[in-house]
Amino acid sequence: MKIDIKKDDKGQKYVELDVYGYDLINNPLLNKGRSFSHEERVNFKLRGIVPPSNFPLEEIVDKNFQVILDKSTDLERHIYLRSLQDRNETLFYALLNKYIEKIMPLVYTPTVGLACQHFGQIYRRPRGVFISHPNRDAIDEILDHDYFDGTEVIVVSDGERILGLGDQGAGGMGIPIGKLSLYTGCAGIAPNKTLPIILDVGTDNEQLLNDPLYIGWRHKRIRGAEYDEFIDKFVTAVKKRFPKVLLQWEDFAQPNALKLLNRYKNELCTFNDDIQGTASIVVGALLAATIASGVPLAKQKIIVVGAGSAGVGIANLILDAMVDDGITREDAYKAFFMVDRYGLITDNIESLDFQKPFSRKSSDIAEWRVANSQNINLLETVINSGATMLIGVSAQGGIFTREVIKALAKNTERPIVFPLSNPTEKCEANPHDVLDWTDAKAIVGTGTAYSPYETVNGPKRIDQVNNSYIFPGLGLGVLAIGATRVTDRMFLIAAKALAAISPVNHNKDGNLLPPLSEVRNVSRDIAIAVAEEAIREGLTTYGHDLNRVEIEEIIDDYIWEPVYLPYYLKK
Ligand SMILES: NC(=O)C1=CN([C@@H]2O[C@H](COP(=O)(O)OP(=O)(O)OC[C@H]3O[C@@H](n4cnc5c(N)ncnc54)[C@H](O)[C@@H]3O)[C@@H](O)[C@H]2O)C=CC1
Ligand SMILES: CC(=O)C(=O)O
Ligand SMILES: [Mg+2]
Repeated sequence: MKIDIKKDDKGQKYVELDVYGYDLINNPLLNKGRSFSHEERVNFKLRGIVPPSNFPLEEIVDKNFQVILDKSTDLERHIYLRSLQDRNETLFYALLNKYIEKIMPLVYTPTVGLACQHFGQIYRRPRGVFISHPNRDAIDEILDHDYFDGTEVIVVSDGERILGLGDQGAGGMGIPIGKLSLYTGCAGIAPNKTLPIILDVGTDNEQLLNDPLYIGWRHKRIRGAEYDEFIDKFVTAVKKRFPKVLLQWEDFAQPNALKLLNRYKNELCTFNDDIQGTASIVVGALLAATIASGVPLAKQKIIVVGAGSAGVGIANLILDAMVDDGITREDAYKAFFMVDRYGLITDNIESLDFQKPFSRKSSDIAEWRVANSQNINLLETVINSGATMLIGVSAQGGIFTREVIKALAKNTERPIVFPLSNPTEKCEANPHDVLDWTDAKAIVGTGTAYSPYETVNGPKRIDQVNNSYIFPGLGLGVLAIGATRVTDRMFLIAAKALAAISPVNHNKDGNLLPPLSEVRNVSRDIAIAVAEEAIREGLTTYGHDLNRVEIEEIIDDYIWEPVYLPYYLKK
């Protein structure tokens, strides 16, 4: 819904409303629980339906945090948090902001994976939009509700590749909800501006099809022309209803992810987070890691394990970063080795598609000592390539074995190891093991949150190399400055902005990424850099004469804080 936040003469923000009684307290965007003032209770007909006691927000935040700690499983904590969000968004986000390190893993990876798998059982209240294929001719009507009037950013999934958990059908809705929570929690995009959408095109997950509580359309996935037509109808309806919206594609399976991005990237303001957001966080963390390791980008040799959407997106953006550093594109390609399920990708493989530029020429590896040159495994690739870095986006838990990591550590003093697959059980290696196997020499980052690693100098945080460090800030910049498109260059700029504030700039043994407790500042820095880039590329109505201070003001003005603003009657 549209919520018009105004400022009085003294700069104090307030909201004017003509919503009363149950309509007010049942609206999670407006509800203040037990914290309505006396005046508000009188003006908005709340006396008697809100208990007479009045608690400040801060106190309620701490009480709720204690309730969450007392629960016995993370899924129960997730259920509680989601129902809190559906009841009172300001309170939910105040809690997320204050205790982000503890709350984020409960609303996002790893727990959100479990929530998607159990979506039918834990479903309580509607949130966002389910666009099912049988309703394909009613999309305009579905998006028409006044409640969606304020929408500025959509995260959409079709549920086919939820984290590394595969097809979760309509249960994949947990991901758009979780990602949008981070737009608000990590960057301050107002919750009324966010809309999660699941495109319910069926599921090929037999367990879900046989689950009496399955929430979606009980049908095999539609594919081919039928699927494409449906997506086209969806995009057409979105453009009509929300012409300026930022549309984020999330967790689509490989055959669709890049195809859809390429089809729509010049039609509206859109990006694919798994391809582009992931690439950006990896480049940001890698640039920081080169400071820690002392081995510059030009000297890194990189194995990407899992040549899918994320893997190829990552390789392409690292390549752009190398070219930006003055390396020729041709030389930059030589730094990469892609390993997929059938081993090292070489020009012997006929079915290559978007991976092709990264395939190795058979002649280049003719001297390699391998058991079968038609199927060169990861260990052989590590040994023969002299790799200095290993990136895992394969969704194959544990494939960075002790042997693989030990071999990598023989190639370089400080190997960079990023096992990025989510959730926890799909992670290519436990970061604590990687550190143990390398006498803590490895520079490690994982996709999912892990507990700190104990060192003689005390606990060291494990960096969470997850696109959640990028997309909220990028979205903030794009939305605040009114950019009409999201470009590849913006992701490189975002990565560099992140690397610029890495703790390693002050301490070579420090973390690659700032702690989550600082993520809102990180997002703000990324937003400023992205907004500047949008202006440079002529993608906004702002002119080149806008200076940095003015850009900062625009962004700060756009940021929403989870506080209870005073409500006054609409005149
Ligand atoms: N940390 C982060 O921010 C992000 C992490 N991811 C994670 O990356 C994983 C992959 O995501 P996508 O690239 O979108 O999926 P995808 O399905 O497009 O790609 C996965 C690739 O891994 C390959 N693969 C399967 N078994 C393999 C094996 N044994 N060895 C090597 N490769 C193998 C597949 O053939 C496929 O090409 C997921 O687990 C996801 O959670 C994805 C996006 C962001
Ligand atoms: C983090 C993320 O986007 C994924 O695992 O798919
Ligand atoms: Mg994703």
